[in-house]
Amino acid sequence: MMKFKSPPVNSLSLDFLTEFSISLEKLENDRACRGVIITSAIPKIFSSGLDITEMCGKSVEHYAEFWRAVQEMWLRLYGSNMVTVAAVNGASPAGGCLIALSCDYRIMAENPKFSIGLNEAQLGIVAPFWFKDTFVNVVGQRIAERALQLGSLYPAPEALKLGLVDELVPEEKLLEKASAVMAQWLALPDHARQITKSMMRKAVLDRLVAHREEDIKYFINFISKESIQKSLRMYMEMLKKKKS
Ligand SMILES: CCCCCCCC/C=C\C=C\CC(=O)SCCNC(=O)CCNC(=O)[C@H](O)C(C)(C)COP(=O)(O)OP(=O)(O)OC[C@H]1O[C@@H](n2cnc3c(N)ncnc32)[C@H](O)[C@@H]1OP(=O)(O)O
Repeated sequence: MMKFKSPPVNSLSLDFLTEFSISLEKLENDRACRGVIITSAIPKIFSSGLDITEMCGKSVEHYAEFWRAVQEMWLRLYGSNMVTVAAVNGASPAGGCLIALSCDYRIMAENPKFSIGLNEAQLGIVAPFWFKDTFVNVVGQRIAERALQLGSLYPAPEALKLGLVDELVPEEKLLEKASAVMAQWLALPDHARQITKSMMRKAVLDRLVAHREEDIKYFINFISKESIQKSLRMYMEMLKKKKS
């Protein structure tokens, strides 16, 4: 089991992403490890998504390093040979949602206050093509088109209806259920399951691998625009004001 613990809200900073990727690599190379349950140690928060401060007022070199780390995390998780189960025990916007979507199975706590989705459009930014591809592979084209254009965050019951998560359980039963699902998936021979998983995900993974440097350039170009920087600053201010 991997438990995110980066207070206050498990934002995906460069350090967090690097550590996450290294941990995934270690587990991947450990023949005794056939599956991983991903959850959070922070109450009410799975992950608040990419750390916005990493994308504000930084150098081009920093943006490149950060984006490469985001790509690396996704390539490792989405392309993992292990069985991956997300036990979503709190809010899961944007990059947090991407992590859940990249797993093989998603179980969410049945709390309508917890929401999940790719809300990038609400921040005035665009979900990259591989976030979009991952989303489409889970919920299908029509639901993804609407959800991404509106940048919708869905409360747990709605997320279940759309197929964004596979099931809801009472919060106290989340890890028990995740373990049961893991046991069910691990009962199959690894080889057949791994080849099938790879067959289903290969096209989407290959697309980023083939365009990785181009994608970094797009990101830098996009995030460096003054209008985008302004949107992100205003969003951060709004988050801070919400408290007071
Ligand atoms: C042409 C094509 C080009 C393509 C280019 C591609 C470009 C793509 C670029 C970017 C993609 C980004 C994807 C993302 O993941 S962006 C992040 C989106 N995340 C969010 O919108 C979530 C924002 N946060 C929240 O909604 C809440 O914080 C929540 C997670 C629900 C928790 O709420 P609560 O418990 O009430 O906590 P607070 O809101 O008070 O937050 C506590 C402190 O944490 C700070 N915070 C929150 N989220 C983030 C974040 N994502 N990054 C950095 N910091 C964050 C918040 O400001 C509080 O700070 P402080 O205590 O100092 O006030």
